[in-house]
Amino acid sequence: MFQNVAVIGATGAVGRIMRQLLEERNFPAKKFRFIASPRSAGTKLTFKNQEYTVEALTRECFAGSDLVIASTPDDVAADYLPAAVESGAKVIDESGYWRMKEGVALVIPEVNPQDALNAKGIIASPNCSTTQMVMALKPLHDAAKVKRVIVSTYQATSGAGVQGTADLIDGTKAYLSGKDYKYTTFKHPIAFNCIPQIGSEKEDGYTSEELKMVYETRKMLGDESIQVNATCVRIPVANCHSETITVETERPISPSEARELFESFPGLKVVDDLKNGKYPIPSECDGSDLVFIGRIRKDISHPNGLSFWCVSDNLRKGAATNAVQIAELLAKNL
Ligand SMILES: NC(=O)C1=CN([C@@H]2O[C@H](COP(=O)(O)OP(=O)(O)OC[C@H]3O[C@@H](n4cnc5c(N)ncnc54)[C@H](OP(=O)(O)O)[C@@H]3O)[C@@H](O)[C@H]2O)C=CC1
Ligand SMILES: N[C@@H](CC(=O)OP(=O)(O)O)C(=O)O
Repeated sequence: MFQNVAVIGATGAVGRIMRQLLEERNFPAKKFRFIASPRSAGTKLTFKNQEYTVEALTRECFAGSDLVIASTPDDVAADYLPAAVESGAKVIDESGYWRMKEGVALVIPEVNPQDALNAKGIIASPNCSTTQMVMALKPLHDAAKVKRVIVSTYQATSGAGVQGTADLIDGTKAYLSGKDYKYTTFKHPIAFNCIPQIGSEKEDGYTSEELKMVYETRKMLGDESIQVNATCVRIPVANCHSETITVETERPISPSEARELFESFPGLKVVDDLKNGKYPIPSECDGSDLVFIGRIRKDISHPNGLSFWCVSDNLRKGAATNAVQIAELLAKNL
């Protein structure tokens, strides 16, 4: 059991769900601390019916904590987390900064738990769009080796943090009342719109979010030969990312075999009854820790192709749930 858990970024979109999860799952620890930027230091929050005061993040604040779970912007994770490792704590990070660094474990507990157990330093939790896709790819890869993936995402505004959600709500109110609204997280209005850019511009016309789906997938599946082509799009949905995924495998996988593979993989749930209009939708997946799959069908353009639809709560399995599951795995193996 961990003695003293420090939750960094406890006031953010992921941090809020993290607090809920630690409480809901009765995470075994003697003491919890909640840490954020100096802007939030001194504010009060309630956890397990007790009042806590938010502390400011400093390099010294890790002393005494044996588990640090961080959900801050990349630059903060880069600057502060080495001090957490030096203090001797196990460190789980949600940010994108450490994921692809040599020697850093990038972990989904259902996919590559051993990497967390073997980790020497920071354990990174993957990008939210990548997590739900890799959860779906893993059983297919184990059964028939995934060679190529074409994925398009429909990403919720909560992926851009607390301010992303505020932009959706306030921007929509302004749109409906004919007023101007200055968006802080998106380059274009998100109300009644969609934006085919998430993250910054990178090589060959791809964005940083799209390349995370390429490189993080290969790292977690331990296969550098997997080809991934991603297009990431922000849509005006508050929470839960959706994806269309088309997979080419070494041998054909029929829809019925795929359904069986998905159904027997932990953390996946199949909802697939097109005749009766049943498939995963964000409003029904919101608040769940599972990754939902539907619209499973043969890719009629390729003999070894399979297409499906995948929805998951980006703040839960895409972020906080995955990190807490890593922490639970570490706790069991202390
Ligand atoms: N949202 C999502 O779906 C996902 C997010 N992630 C990653 O998780 C991380 C957090 O994202 P999210 O919760 O959405 O972002 P938010 O903007 O909602 O929250 C950011 C958190 O970081 C804290 N913070 C910001 N600057 C500092 C600082 N200088 N020192 C200490 N704390 C600081 C904020 O504290 P304060 O409130 O005081 O400003 C807040 O608690 C990011 O790296 C993101 O990439 C990963 C997967 C999915
Ligand atoms: N970029 C994702 C969420 C996120 O924060 O991802 P990452 O941790 O890889 O930056 C989104 O906007 O939906």
